[in-house]
Amino acid sequence: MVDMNQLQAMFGGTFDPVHYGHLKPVEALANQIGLSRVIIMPNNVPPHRPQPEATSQQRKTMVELAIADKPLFTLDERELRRDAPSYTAQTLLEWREEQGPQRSLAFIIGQDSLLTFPGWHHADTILNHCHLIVCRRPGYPLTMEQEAHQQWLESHLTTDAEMLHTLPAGKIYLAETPWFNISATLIRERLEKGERCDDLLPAPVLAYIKEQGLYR
Ligand SMILES: Nc1ncnc2c1ncn2[C@@H]1O[C@H](COP(=O)(O)OP(=O)(O)OP(=O)(O)O)[C@@H](O)[C@H]1O
Ligand SMILES: O=C(O)c1ccc[n+]([C@@H]2O[C@H](COP(=O)([O-])O)[C@@H](O)[C@H]2O)c1
Repeated sequence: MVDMNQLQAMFGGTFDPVHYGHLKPVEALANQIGLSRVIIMPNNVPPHRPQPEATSQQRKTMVELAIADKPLFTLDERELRRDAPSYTAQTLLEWREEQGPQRSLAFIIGQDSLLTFPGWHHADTILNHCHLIVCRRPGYPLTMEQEAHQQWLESHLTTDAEMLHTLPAGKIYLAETPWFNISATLIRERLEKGERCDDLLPAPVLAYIKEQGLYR
């Protein structure tokens, strides 16, 4: 008998700002594969992109506002406490240490992140310590650009969600989550132009953005 509540899942991001393209696919995923909790984790110093417009404190507050009425999500502040680049490999090493070798762990990403994943800092270490669950995102292919990366992907793929619960790490699962054509970049651009974003992110997050004078 598989313990469907055993799998722990973490969803990392820059969240500048957090939006429905983050929240809704993960909520759908949780229903599909039986997750009772998702740990949402803003980074402090994104290792791979320019420093965000909002401060870490502001990005954390926006995540708190976004999940206030969503018991599925709990906030993890571990990367916010580190001043060094927020390498996922380091975070996963710490998390694995805390959870022990048997616990099934997963890191949730969008399709765009899968494409860059082989270039992440110590990518092999990450996959040694967790599964990758990939949410659909419009505008990105589901195949890797380089043949070697495609072979790597295929060697880790599973279509059996139960394996995520029974194995501790090492599988990549392409989840059939709904598509949301939303990005934080789009939201920042629309806000800069004074355009409405009501249907792109939760109202309390939008109110906070206005109150703080962000993305103008
Ligand atoms: N619309 C979306 N659908 C599915 N996954 C998404 C979507 N937007 C973001 N993600 C995923 O959420 C994680 C965090 O993304 P991030 O905070 O960088 O948001 P973003 O909208 O891509 O931001 P930006 O436009 O600033 O690059 C990443 O793994 C990313 O792939
Ligand atoms: O560790 C890395 O090398 C690395 C490279 C790119 C992205 N990440 C992490 O992947 C998550 C999604 O990244 P982003 O930029 O799409 O928000 C977030 O937690 C990042 O810190 C991590």
